[in-house]
Amino acid sequence: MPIVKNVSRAVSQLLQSSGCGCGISIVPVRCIGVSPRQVASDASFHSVSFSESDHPRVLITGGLGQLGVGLAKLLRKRFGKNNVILSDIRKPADHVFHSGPFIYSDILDYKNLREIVVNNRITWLFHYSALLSAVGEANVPLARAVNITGLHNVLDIAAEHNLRLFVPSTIGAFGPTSPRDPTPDLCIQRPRTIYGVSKVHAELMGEYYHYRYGLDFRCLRYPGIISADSQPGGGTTDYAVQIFHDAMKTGKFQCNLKPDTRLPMMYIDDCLKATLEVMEAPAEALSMRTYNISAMSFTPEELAQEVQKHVPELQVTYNVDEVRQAIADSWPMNFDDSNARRDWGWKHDYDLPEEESRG
Ligand SMILES: NC(=O)c1ccc[n+]([C@@H]2O[C@H](COP(=O)([O-])OP(=O)(O)OC[C@H]3O[C@@H](n4cnc5c(N)ncnc54)[C@H](O)[C@@H]3O)[C@@H](O)[C@H]2O)c1
Ligand SMILES: C[C@@H](O)[C@H](N)C(=O)O
Repeated sequence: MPIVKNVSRAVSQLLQSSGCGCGISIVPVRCIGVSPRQVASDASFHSVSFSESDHPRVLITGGLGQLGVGLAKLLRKRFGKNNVILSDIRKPADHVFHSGPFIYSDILDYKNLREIVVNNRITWLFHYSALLSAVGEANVPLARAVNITGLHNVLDIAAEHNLRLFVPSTIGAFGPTSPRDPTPDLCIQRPRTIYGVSKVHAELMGEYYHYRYGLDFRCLRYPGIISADSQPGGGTTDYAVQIFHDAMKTGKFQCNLKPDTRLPMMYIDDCLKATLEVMEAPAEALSMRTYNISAMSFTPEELAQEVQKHVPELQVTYNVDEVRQAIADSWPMNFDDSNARRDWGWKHDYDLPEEESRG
C-alpha cells in the first residue's frame, strides 16, 4: 500500500477553497546597451537593512502567474498594501488591480525595470517571471530570453541598487543523473530542459554575485506547487492543480502523467511562508544561498485517491503526454531539505495525520 505523504490536509484545504557579505566591492552597473561597468572599490553593496518600523519596498516580477498574487497578499499583510508592487506583462483581473499597486514591467526591458526600481525606491525584489518546464520546451528561444536574459537584467539592477533579491529555483534544476530519492542540496545537476538549465544558471549566477559583489541573493528550490484559486503556468506538475479544478467543475479528470509518477509537491501557503521566512532570516543564519524545501511527495494515483475521499464521484483517466512524462521521470522523487530546517527553521504546515504517514 503506497504511502501518501503529507497530502491529506492540503487536499481538504484545496477542495474547500475551490468553491556575503564578502566585502569584494566591484559591482556590475549596466548602462543601457553597453556592458556592465565597474564602480569604485570602496563602495558598499550589501543589501539595505531595516529598522523595526521600516518596511521593505517590494517589487514582484511575473506576479500574475500561479504564485505571485498569493505572495503579494501575504507580503501586503506584513509590510502594508502600498509597499508591495505587483508587476507583469499581462493585464490584471479587476480584483487583482484593485487589491494594491500594479505596474506593467517586461523584465527584458532593462531600462524600464531600472526606472521602476528607482522611482519606487524598491529594496526587495521577488523575481517570479519565468517560462515553466513544459511551455519552455515548446518555445526554447523565448524561454532562454525570459529565464536567462531576464535574470541577467534583474541581477544587474539588484546589484546596482543594493536590493535583497529572491529568485525561486525548482526540483526541475535536477536531472536524470542526480540522486532522486532523496535529492540533497548539493549534488550533480544536469537537467535536460531549458527551464532546468536556466534555473541552475540562476542559482549559480546569484551565488556568484553574492560572493563576488555582496548581492543579498536568496533562493529556494520549490517542489511542484498546488493551489486552488490560481491557475498553473504550463509546468510538468500542473496536473496536481488541475485535478482540483476538474473535480469541482466536471467530476472528470484526465491526467497527463502516468499514475505512479512520484514528485515532490507543496501546498501554496507553505511555499509562500517559506519564501517570506528565508527573506527575513538573518544573513548569519544562512550557511548557503540556495536551499531545497520540501513538504510532501505523491503520485497521481495517490492524489486521485485522496481527492476521491472528498469527491467520491470523481472519474480519473490517464492520457500520458510524452514530453511531460520524460521531464517528470528525470526529476527528484523526494527532496532532502534538512539544511533549510537546520539553518532558518523551515517547517511545513500541511501534513498527514501521524498514523497515515507511518503507513
Ligand atoms: N508553480 C510551481 O509549481 C513552481 C515550482 C517551482 C518553481 N516555480 C518558480 O516560481 C516562479 C513563479 O511561478 P508561477 O507558477 O507563478 O509561474 P507562472 O508561469 O504561472 O507565471 C509566470 C509569470 O511570468 C510572466 N512573464 C513571462 N514573460 C515575462 C516577461 N518578459 N516579463 C515579465 N513577466 C513575464 C507571465 O506573464 C506569468 O504571469 C517561477 O520562477 C517558477 O519557475 C514555480
Ligand atoms: C516544478 C515547477 O518548477 C513547475 N511547476 C513545473 O512543473 O515546471
